[in-house]
Amino acid sequence: MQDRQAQVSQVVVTARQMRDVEGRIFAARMPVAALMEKVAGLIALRVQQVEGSRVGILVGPGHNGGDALVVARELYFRGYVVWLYSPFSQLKELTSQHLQYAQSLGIPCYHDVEQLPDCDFLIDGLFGFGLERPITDHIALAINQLNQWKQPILSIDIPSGIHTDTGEVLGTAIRATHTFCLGLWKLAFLQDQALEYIGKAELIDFDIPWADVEAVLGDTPRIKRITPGTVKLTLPLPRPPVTHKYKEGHLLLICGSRRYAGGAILTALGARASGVGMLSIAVPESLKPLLVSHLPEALIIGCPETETGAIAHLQLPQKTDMSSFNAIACGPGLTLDATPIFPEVISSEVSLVLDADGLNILAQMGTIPTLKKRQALTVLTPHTGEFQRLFPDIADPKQDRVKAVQEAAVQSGAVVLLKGARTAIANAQGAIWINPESTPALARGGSGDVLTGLIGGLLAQAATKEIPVEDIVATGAWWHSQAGILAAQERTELGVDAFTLTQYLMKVISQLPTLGWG
Ligand SMILES: NC(=O)C1=CN([C@@H]2O[C@H](COP(=O)(O)OP(=O)(O)OC[C@H]3O[C@@H](n4cnc5c(N)ncnc54)[C@H](O)[C@@H]3O)[C@@H](O)[C@H]2O)[C@@H](O)CC1
Ligand SMILES: [K+]
Repeated sequence: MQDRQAQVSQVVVTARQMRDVEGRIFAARMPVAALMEKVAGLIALRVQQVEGSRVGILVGPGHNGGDALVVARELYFRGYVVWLYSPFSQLKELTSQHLQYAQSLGIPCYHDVEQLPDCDFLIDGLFGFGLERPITDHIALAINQLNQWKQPILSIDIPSGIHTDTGEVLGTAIRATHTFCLGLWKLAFLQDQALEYIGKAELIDFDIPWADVEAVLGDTPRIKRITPGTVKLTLPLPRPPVTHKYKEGHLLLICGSRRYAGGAILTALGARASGVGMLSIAVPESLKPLLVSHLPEALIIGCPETETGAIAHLQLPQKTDMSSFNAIACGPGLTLDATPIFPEVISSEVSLVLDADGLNILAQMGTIPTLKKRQALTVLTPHTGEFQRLFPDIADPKQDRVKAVQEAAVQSGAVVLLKGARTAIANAQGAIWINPESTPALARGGSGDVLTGLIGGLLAQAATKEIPVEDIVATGAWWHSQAGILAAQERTELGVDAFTLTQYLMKVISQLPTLGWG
């Protein structure tokens, strides 16, 4: 049984699910006003840790505005100078009562945003979760104006104007510096397009009974945040005291060309960092000396090459065939000239990771439907461009990345990992894993190659254990981004080239106890 904090940290809800959870709490006779008081009390406590004592509070018509007014009242009693911006004439009953009481205390209230005096920070309680209609007219103008101000903005629950599920901007939205997400993580916090509006995200846990979460989501939530807790169950650690190299997984990498030799090295270094027992690397013959010099421990398989320096066909060592390996990772640096090797790769009965040119070849050959016939699982790791080439009939993934990756997995029968600031992974049953933390330092050539090797190495090691492939892919995504975060902390965001990244992978594992591992 995991502790509550670990359980809550993995859960992600849609607006509808949040509404259902909330409905159960109210149906069990928790008074709405009492819950608002409790939640806003927690927000007020958190806000008191922020520097500054002059606060502008933006009050909307619903319960997000109600929360904001309770915060305003609490700050007022703690000695803060508080001003309200309350542009709506019609307020929900509870919100209206809080406004009347705030005004009775003498807290000034303005209808026009320009009337707000200069303050240290702003609290955004205009709209909360579940907003669906675009923001228009004078409220939109006010938000645009507020976004120009220099003060930090702390949003309650979600930046006003952001769609809770897709993360899209509904007309306009508050660009918050901090957002206090209430109760459970809403999906928008894991959608790339919302990130620049959310700022630093924090969860305020207000003791939603776990039974209510389970009743709404079922035992296994369909959307999961990847956390150290998830990863702990998957990493091939500790190793059994008695083992040998083939027991710790044998990975075959198929990668590289004369034009893209570096991609093969980086993929292999990612695989090396996974700890895989045995690494074989198929490359064009002319790359063999280069690979040997970088990875003396690996078995380098030089393959006949095309005139352009791509692998012409796979030439595995004697007594070896595809079934000799526990996993295959194929794609980085291949070029499209390696297309002829594909039927053999796809028909292998081994877990297969396809990336980069592996995906481009797949798209060109139109072989996505054949993936469903594979005996073993396939993992596709596209970035947005590759995704669009592979799944041209799925709506633009930028609009709703989570829905897009889910559709792609169902359509292909593969585990699909869509790369991004919040990398999303889906399986053919429609379950989703999202990596909640990353760094723009990873937006750099070669960093995807490292991920391919890492995931391949983890898959090979897990081959004899009954760990779901999706969990392994999720672990790879998490490990990769944590290495980026650690490297960026030590070397700045500009100092994380792909080779350096491979050296930080091990550091993440050795620092796991400080990342909430224990
Ligand atoms: N879910 C929970 O368990 C809790 C929720 N609380 C707060 O309640 C919030 C949700 O409250 P509400 O459901 O009242 O939602 P909002 O506070 O967003 O208010 C919704 C109201 O805004 C108006 N509106 C909607 N779209 C508009 C548009 N485009 N332009 C102008 N007006 C528009 C409508 O009149 C609607 O009734 C949460 O985000 C949170 O802050 C907390 O008070 C307590 C616990
Ligand atoms: K808000």
